[in-house]
Amino acid sequence: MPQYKLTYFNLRGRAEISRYLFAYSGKEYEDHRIEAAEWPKIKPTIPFHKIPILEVDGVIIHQSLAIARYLARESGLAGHTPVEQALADAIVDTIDDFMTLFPWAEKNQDVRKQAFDDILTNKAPELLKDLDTFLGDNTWLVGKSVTWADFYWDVCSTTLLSCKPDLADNYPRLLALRDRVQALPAIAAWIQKRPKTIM
Ligand SMILES: N[C@@H](CCC(=O)N[C@@H](CS)C(=O)NCC(=O)O)C(=O)O
Repeated sequence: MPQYKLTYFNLRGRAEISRYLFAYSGKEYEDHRIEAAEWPKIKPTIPFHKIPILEVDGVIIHQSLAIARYLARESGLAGHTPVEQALADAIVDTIDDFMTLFPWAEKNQDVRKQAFDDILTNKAPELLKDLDTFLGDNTWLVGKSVTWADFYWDVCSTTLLSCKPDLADNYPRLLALRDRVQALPAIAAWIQKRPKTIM
């Protein structure tokens, strides 16, 4: 079994999808969380200077979705056919396109709040409607079993709902999908034990 070390801030953020994948697969890993104050010293030492990174036996992989896709493939959660894999990738990218609209690093709280309110009020409905249509009455977003696309929906919607709790009230099927992901025993155990962080 390779030695895995996942480095990120003490946040769910862009590392949580990989933490879900580790939890689900039962693979041991080091969940290395750095303090914001340490970051300026660490940043120059990291290839491409962004986190998360995953070290696999010392090899450094960057980009959160490349890391997660690698872990999903290793654990049979990337989709069972090339078409399912492409669909799972597409759903993850669609959710990620939306998540990257938010000015996460904005320091001015008024500017930040205004931008968040605008995106949650005016842009989220289209994403939710499209995801709901895509899911339909299926149990999982892609294929007949859970994939990392379902995990990504749960991880990202947890953050979105923490900003606007009634965001998905009109989409009971999307909320039920969250419940199904969170009821998977390994995910339920992880959610129970993970550090409580704002994002
Ligand atoms: N597309 C990259 C984005 C990585 C990224 O922007 N990471 C942020 C934290 S979420 C970071 O390293 N910020 C510190 C900095 O830029 O100095 C990914 O998904 O990994």
